[in-house]
Amino acid sequence: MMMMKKGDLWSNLGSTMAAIMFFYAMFRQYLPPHLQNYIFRYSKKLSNLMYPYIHVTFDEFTGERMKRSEAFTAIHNYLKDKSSAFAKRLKGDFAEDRQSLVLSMDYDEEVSDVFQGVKVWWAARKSISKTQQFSFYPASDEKRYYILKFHKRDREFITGTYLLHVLKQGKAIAADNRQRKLYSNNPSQSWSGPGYRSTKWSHVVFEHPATFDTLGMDEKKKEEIKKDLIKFSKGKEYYAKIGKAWKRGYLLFGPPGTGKSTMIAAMANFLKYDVYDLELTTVKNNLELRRLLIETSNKSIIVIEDIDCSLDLTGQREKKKKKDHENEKQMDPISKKAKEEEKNDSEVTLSGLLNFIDGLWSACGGERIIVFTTNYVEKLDPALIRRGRMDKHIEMSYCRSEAFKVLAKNYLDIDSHPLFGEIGQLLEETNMTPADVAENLMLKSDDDEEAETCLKNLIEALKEARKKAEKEEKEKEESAKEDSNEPKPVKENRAIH
Ligand SMILES: Nc1ncnc2c1ncn2[C@@H]1O[C@H](COP(=O)(O)OP(=O)(O)OP(=O)(O)O)[C@@H](O)[C@H]1O
Ligand SMILES: [Mg+2]
Repeated sequence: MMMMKKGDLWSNLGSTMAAIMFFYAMFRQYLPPHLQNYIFRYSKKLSNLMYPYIHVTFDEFTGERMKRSEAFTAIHNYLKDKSSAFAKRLKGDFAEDRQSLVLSMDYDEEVSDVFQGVKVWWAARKSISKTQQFSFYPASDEKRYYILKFHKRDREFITGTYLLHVLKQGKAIAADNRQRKLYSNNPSQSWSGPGYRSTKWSHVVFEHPATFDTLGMDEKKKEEIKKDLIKFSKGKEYYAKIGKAWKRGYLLFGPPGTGKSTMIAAMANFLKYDVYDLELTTVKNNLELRRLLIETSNKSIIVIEDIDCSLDLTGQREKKKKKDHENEKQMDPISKKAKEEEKNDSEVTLSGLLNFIDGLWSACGGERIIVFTTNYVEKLDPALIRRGRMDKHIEMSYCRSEAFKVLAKNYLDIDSHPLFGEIGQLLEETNMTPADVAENLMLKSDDDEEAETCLKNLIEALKEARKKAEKEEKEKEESAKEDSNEPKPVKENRAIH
């Protein structure tokens, strides 16, 4: 598509025209006025004829406040690949991850680009202000810019279609290369004043390796989720059209070790979103919750793990409630009323969370996914899981044969093996989590023989698990029988942990 071309005929003609104009300017005072006008008009016509190109400049900094221009950044990203492939003089720098190098075209270098059959030329330029004085520090009044050159017959296409394409592509490349972050909320005691965004959330670089390819689950289900995510991420116009906030809620449920957290990482990697891991137990009240959620950025997944435990206000909060109640009894009516009003905002409640998901948050930004996970879907408040609130319910289940094949490919790098049949059969009869299956597939050395040993170990583990499950089933049946024969007089009251 692209060709690098240095020095071209039109540029030379352009220079010739410039020389003619220069001589005209020097000697025009010796010419009569009517001749001056005549020469001026026709030389302009001639120059347009000989040099039919248009130049557009894109400065790095624009406006009164000298903000870095978004267009410049997008163009820079757009040209990166093209420059490194076709420019002859390049400059290199560290990428954002500081692990790799990125190359871009050097100043005064030019590359061409062809889009829908139309050719344009891009050049990188740098100018340094003449007033600059000698300094050991990098030039502060250095001006960097790109120049786009195209034929005047393509004006409409370039200004209408091509530049939009460049901006869109440039932004997409930036989003692709962006280093993503994993945020966790800090306890409110360590938040600084209201203006400090960064202290509410701490972040590290998000580098989880999970992808949908490495996630062991039913292929059809996986594809459905991927499709859903793509539809969501491309749905800006759609959500605006139907008048709904650009957000989507997922509820992931299933026993421990079935891949709920892994699925979240795979989603984040798939969409290239940041992840906000919201620990609700350190959030004191709905107000704090609101503040935290307001400070999440676009293109992010907000995760509340184990939602059944997070909103279960047991332990300290229960004790505090009791104590407060006793204190309130002794209060005068006015203080009591004030206390009651304050109480509405004094703890994280389900309604606080839901209000945010539904209302306030919707008004303050878009492109956010919220994911709740739980081991016990049946324990959740119906208000939380009703459709519309959580748009998609995804069950992460025990490992079956299809998920096993993905794990075998990941862990042992094998697509098939004579033992797969037996393992598939055992997995249908036994409930084993993908985490436990994966544990058995971990290679301890590079020995080729070991893959088979791993599979045999897995068969043993599965048989063992099946035996255990059968034994437990039997014991249950027997105790049920005993229960029905001689009912216990007092019911045992056990705490659930
Ligand atoms: N479906 C899966 N596909 C691939 N690997 C999995 C899957 N499920 C679990 N694993 C492996 O098991 C480990 C534990 O899984 P994960 O933390 O995602 O489970 P979880 O469902 O979030 O468990 P919990 O309910 O305890 O939080 C992961 O590190 C991953 O390697
Ligand atoms: Mg988890």
